[in-house]
Amino acid sequence: MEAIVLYPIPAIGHLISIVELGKLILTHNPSLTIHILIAPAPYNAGSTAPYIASVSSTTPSITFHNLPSVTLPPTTSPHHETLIFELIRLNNPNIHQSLLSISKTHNVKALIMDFFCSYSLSVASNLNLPGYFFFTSGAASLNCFIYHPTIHKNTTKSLKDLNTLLIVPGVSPIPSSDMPKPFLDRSDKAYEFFLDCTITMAKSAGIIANTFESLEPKAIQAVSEGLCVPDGPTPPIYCIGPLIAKNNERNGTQNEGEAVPQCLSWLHTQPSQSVVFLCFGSLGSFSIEQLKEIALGLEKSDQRFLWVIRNPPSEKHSLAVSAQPDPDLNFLLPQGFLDRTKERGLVVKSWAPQVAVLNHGSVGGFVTHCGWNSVLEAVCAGVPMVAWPLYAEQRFNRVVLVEDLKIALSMDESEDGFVSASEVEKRDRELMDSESGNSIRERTLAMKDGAKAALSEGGSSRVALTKFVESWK
Ligand SMILES: O=c1ccn([C@@H]2O[C@H](COP(=O)(O)OP(=O)(O)O[C@H]3O[C@H](CO)[C@@H](O)[C@H](O)[C@H]3O)[C@@H](O)[C@H]2O)c(=O)[nH]1
Repeated sequence: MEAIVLYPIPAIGHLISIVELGKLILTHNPSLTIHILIAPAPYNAGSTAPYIASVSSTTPSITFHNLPSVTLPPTTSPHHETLIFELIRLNNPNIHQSLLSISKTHNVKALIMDFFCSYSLSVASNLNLPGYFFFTSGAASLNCFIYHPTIHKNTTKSLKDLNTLLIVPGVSPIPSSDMPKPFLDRSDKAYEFFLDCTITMAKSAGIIANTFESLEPKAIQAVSEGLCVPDGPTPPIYCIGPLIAKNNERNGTQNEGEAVPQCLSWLHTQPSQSVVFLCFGSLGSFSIEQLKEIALGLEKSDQRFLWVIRNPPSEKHSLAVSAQPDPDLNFLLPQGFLDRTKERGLVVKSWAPQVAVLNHGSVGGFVTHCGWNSVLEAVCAGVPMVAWPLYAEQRFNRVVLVEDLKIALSMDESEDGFVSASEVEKRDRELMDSESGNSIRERTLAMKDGAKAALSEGGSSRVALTKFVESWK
């Protein structure tokens, strides 16, 4: 029996889309089996267990294999990505072993790895397997990634000391400070890991990206024409998205026992397109001062809101593998806030079923940290955004969403990253009721139609998927 092996990183924001890729491959090749290798999470990046259990029970052709745990060396790098790279590097013997063991009963056709798993491309090569990377973010950031070795070669300075606009093929000029934090300092271990990763990506059998032609035409054209790897060949690029979690999939809800989560029942009672949804991905959290400021802004805005709150980051909890305790809302929010806004607002602790929320008719806008899954989920639901980036490539995504795609407004912060209550109030109002709100809503709806067309028979993503499948057959 033929099989494909997927190797995601153990973070919900990366897992869902690669599993969806596996399901998509299955719909076109139902006789295949999909094997997914799961490494133990080195930090808490959102609960994956309920999602994995749900997929296992609904899709028998997908089997999850848990890899043994490895001991990570101590690190002084402030970036959590360093832990992921270490985990992947140390897991190579386990990946090799798993591939051998699956090969005993299956004809393994390809290994598809999350782009963070660049160290494992050598394992695929050693076994004569084509190794592909799955890029979980958009084409603009893909271009930036595989162009990064060129940026590195063209200067001896760290980006943090450059204060310049970076020109990446197919992408609007990006302030160097908007690059992901691990790319800013050459002396950091995370920088070294990413440089190695971005060089290795270009050596793969192909890169599959979670985006679609009509969303990012300029960026996709530039990378496909080879402009982002000027000194060597570019592997084939397959834009097969949008791949997002299904509406009814349980992706890590806090209230697993509830038939209908409370926030959805609450949304049923709200007028059409009246609610602003605020949610910041699997890792996003704010200081107490910032939480209180957001609350003041929401209160002044007079808009309806549904707000997911997580505990502020702390030494103790920020990278802990175990689940965090629920936030204490009375402590974190201004006194009386919940009571004063109870007619038009709901605060949810830690986690909400985001896809279902975004697709609820009462939701009219989304304040997001710009994680790419959240962006695609908003596009597919036709909900315009306010972009409030927090970590990873999200500042970069904000530039793309606001400047290039024009489907989001920018939440502007002060130099130290703090966002004032008046900015929250202003952007909320703008998103929900002004001219600019309407124009980004119309563009988002057009992108929603574009996403549907890309995924339908003869659409660009379907064509790309067929080409990808033919490449390993
Ligand atoms: O309360 C919550 C919070 C999150 N989610 C889901 O969790 C996923 C979060 O993914 P994403 O929006 O991409 O954010 P991150 O988890 O932060 O994702 C990481 O991975 C993405 C893909 O590479 C990057 O774009 C991000 O910057 C990076 O932080 C989405 O499917 C959300 O629907 C929920 O369902 N409920």
